[in-house]
Amino acid sequence: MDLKDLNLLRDCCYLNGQWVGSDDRFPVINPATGAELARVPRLGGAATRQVINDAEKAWPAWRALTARERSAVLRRWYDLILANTEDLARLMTAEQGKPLAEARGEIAYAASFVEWFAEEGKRAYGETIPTVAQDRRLLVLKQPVGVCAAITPWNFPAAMITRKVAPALAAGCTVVVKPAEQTPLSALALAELAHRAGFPPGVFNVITGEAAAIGGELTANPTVRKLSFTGSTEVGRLLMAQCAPTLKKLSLELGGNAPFIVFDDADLDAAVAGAVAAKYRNSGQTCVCANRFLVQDGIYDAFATRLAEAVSQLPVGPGDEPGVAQGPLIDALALDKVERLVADATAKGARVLTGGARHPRGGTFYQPTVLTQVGPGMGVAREEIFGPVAPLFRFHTEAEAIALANATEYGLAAYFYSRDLGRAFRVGEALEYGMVGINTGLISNEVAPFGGIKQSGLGREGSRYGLEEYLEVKYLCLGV
Ligand SMILES: NC(=O)C1=CN([C@@H]2O[C@H](COP(=O)(O)OP(=O)(O)OC[C@H]3O[C@@H](n4cnc5c(N)ncnc54)[C@H](OP(=O)(O)O)[C@@H]3O)[C@@H](O)[C@H]2O)C=CC1
Ligand SMILES: O=C(O)CCCC(=O)O
Repeated sequence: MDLKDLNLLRDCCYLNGQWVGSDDRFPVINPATGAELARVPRLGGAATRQVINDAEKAWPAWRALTARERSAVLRRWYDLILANTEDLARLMTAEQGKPLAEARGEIAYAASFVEWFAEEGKRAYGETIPTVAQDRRLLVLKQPVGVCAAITPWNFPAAMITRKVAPALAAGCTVVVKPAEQTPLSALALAELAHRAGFPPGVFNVITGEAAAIGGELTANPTVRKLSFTGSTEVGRLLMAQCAPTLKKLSLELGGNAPFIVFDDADLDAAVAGAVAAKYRNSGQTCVCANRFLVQDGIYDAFATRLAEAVSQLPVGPGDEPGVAQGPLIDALALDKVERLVADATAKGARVLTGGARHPRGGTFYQPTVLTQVGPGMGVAREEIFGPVAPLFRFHTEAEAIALANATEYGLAAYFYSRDLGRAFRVGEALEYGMVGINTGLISNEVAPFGGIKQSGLGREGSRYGLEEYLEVKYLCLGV
């Protein structure tokens, strides 16, 4: 791989400040070419137990630092991430597939969490409560939770780590990260930069290997006080159950089924641009990606035609090829899922306006697709597509749109386009989702609370709410 700093390509785990290898390894594959990029350790339960102990030993000294002292280390990490943007982006594109421009954007996004929480950690304020008796004083302290675990997905290999780890470290916790098997290299490069930034051994750790064995230990071990997970709802449910015996704190950022509603009064140009951003970012492999387009009858045909025009012009190819806007899907399973959902929709009467098949480039490339005449009985109405397919449903009234949008067990992100201010409030309040984009297809940033309701998960990441997830509330009652 063409990196300026070859030391960012790490093939060992980062445990207690050391690079730890193993004879047992698994390959990391470039999804655009099928080429092997590296082989990383396949560690399991025993190594996880050891690193949890190391993180526990590191905790007292890390929590004893002032927030300002911890902030200084985080700030160095932030500077190093930004200074190495190009290499980190190239590593990410190689193992994940997203276009280089998107990978650069993700590195900036990942770094923004480190900068934000380096500052926000200084504001973990407690409070004093007006007393109930003259001889008592009532105080509230915020204290770090302890050793935390983070299990992260492949679709945002850097940002999903920093969004969890930065608030944890800023709050005074220590962390063990298990990245997805498809994208460990971004995680290990972040660990290399964390090492250079000067985090003490054991404060930040990255372990790769058997998901069930590592996850089993992270969830069962009583020393781990908190688990933060981003990934599928199915695995989220399993981890929640595994955390029950030791009653860990949990943040779960799980699947979505985001509606993208276009009302008749929408600005059509803006709605099409927003739809492309909300659907085709990362080739549709984002939990907040629009999954169902609900389009009002009067604008349906115009929106469908314009969206299909825009989508048919998205260049598809390896992420490091200049001008590419759509990379490959992560693996053959993802491709199978997208093919199955499109086949199901067309068999039940959906019409392909553009795309609808594998891309001639082969591998896991799939054509950016728009489907019309889509109905509620099709799989795309219920399942998270996680691919570049936009199914367009038709509706007539505002009430119908809200009912359709809410007819899912998920509740992560929703979007709608309308120029009616009253409708913006009515619909914004009625949508059962943790996040709502109104006249925009991009909602994520480090200062706003990211997270879902219903079966899309628990807790919030980013923003001041994201710091609270790593703090315990302690009440002191003082007799005077
Ligand atoms: N909310 C989101 O952002 C994401 C949603 N998804 C959804 O999930 C679908 C499947 O994607 P997939 O990658 O399989 O998602 P998973 O939920 O399986 O993977 C996410 C993370 O969980 C880990 N994991 C998997 N099984 C266990 C386990 N038993 N114990 C502990 N950790 C575990 C994975 O490790 P390993 O990689 O080693 O298996 C990975 O680090 C996608 O098609 C999409 O619909 C996927 C990714 C992100
Ligand atoms: O869970 C995901 O799919 C990553 C969220 C990307 C974002 O923060 O917008």
